[in-house]
Amino acid sequence: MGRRLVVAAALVDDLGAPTALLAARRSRPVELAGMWEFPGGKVDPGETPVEALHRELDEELGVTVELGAEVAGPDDGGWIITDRHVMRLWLARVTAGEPEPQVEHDELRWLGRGELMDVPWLTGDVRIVEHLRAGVLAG
Ligand SMILES: Nc1nc2c([nH]c(=O)n2[C@H]2C[C@H](O)[C@@H](COP(=O)(O)OP(=O)(O)OP(=O)(O)O)O2)c(=O)[nH]1
Repeated sequence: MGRRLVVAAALVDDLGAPTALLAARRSRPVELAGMWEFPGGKVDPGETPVEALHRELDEELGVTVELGAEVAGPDDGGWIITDRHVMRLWLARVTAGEPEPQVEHDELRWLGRGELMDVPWLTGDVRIVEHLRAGVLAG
């Protein structure tokens, strides 16, 4: 069986010259609680990945976003994050609403380039954050 597709956003302050990234701390399930991630979730049957991403960001943060470029990964364009999940990630900017944790998260934090490793990211996300620090975030 293949891995389940997860879609997520690297929310940044500015799509053209990003200097800060929004990290979200998971409040559930208990095995993941306290670890930080890119907001997003699984694509439901009948949804396109982009539709799923807009739905998840509305549900999880209460925001509308404009998507920027996809942050392509080494695994057929995606990023293998667990034994059971592969993630596709897009840069995104908030266009309406103020991000607030809803049920999936209990804290949000904007991280500058030098602060990216100040929070404990989910294991599968670490190399993605390093990729963003090396090539995407300015500063
Ligand atoms: N959303 C998200 N999930 C991640 C990241 N990194 C990572 O390993 N994961 C894992 C955690 C979960 O096992 C899986 C995604 O599941 P999820 O719980 O976010 O998906 P969902 O919102 O659709 O949840 P559910 O309806 O199944 O409860 O991928 C990440 O940066 N963002």
